Amino acid sequence: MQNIKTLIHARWVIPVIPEGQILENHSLAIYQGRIVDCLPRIEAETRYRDAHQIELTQHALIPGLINAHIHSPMSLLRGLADDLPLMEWLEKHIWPAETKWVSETFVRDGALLAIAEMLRGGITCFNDMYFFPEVVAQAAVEANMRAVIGMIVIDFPSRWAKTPEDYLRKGLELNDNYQNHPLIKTAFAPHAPYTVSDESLTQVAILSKELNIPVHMHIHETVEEINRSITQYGMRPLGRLQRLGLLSSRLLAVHMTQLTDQEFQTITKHGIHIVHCPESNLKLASGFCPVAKLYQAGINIALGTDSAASNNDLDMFVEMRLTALLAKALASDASAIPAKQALRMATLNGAQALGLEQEIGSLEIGKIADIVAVDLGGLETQPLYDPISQLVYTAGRDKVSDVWIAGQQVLKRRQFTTLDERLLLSRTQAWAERIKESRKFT
Ligand SMILES: CSC[C@H]1O[C@@H](n2cnc3c(O)ncnc32)[C@H](O)[C@@H]1O
Ligand SMILES: [Zn+2]
Repeated sequence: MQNIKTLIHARWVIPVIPEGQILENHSLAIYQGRIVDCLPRIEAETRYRDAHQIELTQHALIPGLINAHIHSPMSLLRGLADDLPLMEWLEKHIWPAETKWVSETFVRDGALLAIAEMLRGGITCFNDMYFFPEVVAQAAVEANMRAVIGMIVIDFPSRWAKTPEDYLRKGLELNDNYQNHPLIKTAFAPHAPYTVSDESLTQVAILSKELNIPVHMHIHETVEEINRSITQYGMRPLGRLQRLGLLSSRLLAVHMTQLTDQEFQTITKHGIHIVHCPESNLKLASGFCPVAKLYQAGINIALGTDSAASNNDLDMFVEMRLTALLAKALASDASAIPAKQALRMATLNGAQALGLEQEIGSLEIGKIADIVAVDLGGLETQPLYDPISQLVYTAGRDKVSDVWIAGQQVLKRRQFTTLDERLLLSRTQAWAERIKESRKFT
């Protein structure tokens, strides 16, 4: 924790709250990991004369982006199986690959690769769902990255856990180990309605209420999921989850491409958060989440990348842009989800879904200093009439120059301060060689 104040002078500060606000030639003062002031540069220079000063004269400062759904270690499976629908992708390619390869070392190397990619793309917090979650948590802490780590539950055995009881016990142990940690929080993460039994889901519902911990789950991702549920349980997945007591404002429902009018009302009534993953939904041809309609109904929508194996990048700038563009096309309304709303979904709405909105998600005095600087001075982002429009419709993650998490600078002019990029690359290449080699014989 730094004991001297840092002062970042920026061309624009975009606090996200109030929505659409753009503060020109403003400065943020950071002290002991928090934002302690946000003021015009001229005033900052005299008020904080002794602070360590950072000049970002053509940059916009935004809150760190929040990736509300990812399986970080799957970055090592990027491009392994493309151009397939979800169930075939999972059952014929991804699950067999996971059975063969997933280990502590695989998870560590994959998570670090994902964390590096996310940091350089302005993501400061991710909500993860994967095997060996304690290894992902450890990787995040080493990188000084904020994460919500999933206490996974799934009805098939893995190298990490054998039975649903085993999954839950190990998850709760992780939760105990990270109580009051400054960077790591936990969430229950039952995989999906088609892989978790009524018994396990009931347990999750009870524990989530008792411990006040979010529940993170793939729900209504495809039509096939709905049909399987009707065949097996005589009802749609959301109805079944309601019967099992899982619907509440602690639930993060990921994907939600299949929704009836009645389900809209159920989501609103229970205050369920939706995590929209447009690029993964498009690539797996899963369907379209009706974001504009959900937004109008007052439902909180956060954004996620899903894994690098179904996306195939971890780029929240693309997710913001796709969110705004798809919403317009789907609603036949060019005014649906304007840029400022897409930015809010990628920041404050993510924080709200994870129950972290008092601490992160906007650049407000008192909040934790998770801050991203985006360089808007290059010709690709000129001329510039509206910095928020430029962030969502024009800029890419390559424009992210500097990143702070809890006041610590983790990216300095695109160089990592907590990670060894060459080591990450060599470990990734070693995995790719092993995986490629084994595929020659299948
Ligand atoms: C229990 S660990 C997470 C589990 O989820 C699988 N997964 C990755 N992407 C998706 C997706 O879009 N829908 C459903 N399941 C997915 C991953 O391969 C792990 O087995
Ligand atoms: Zn997923």
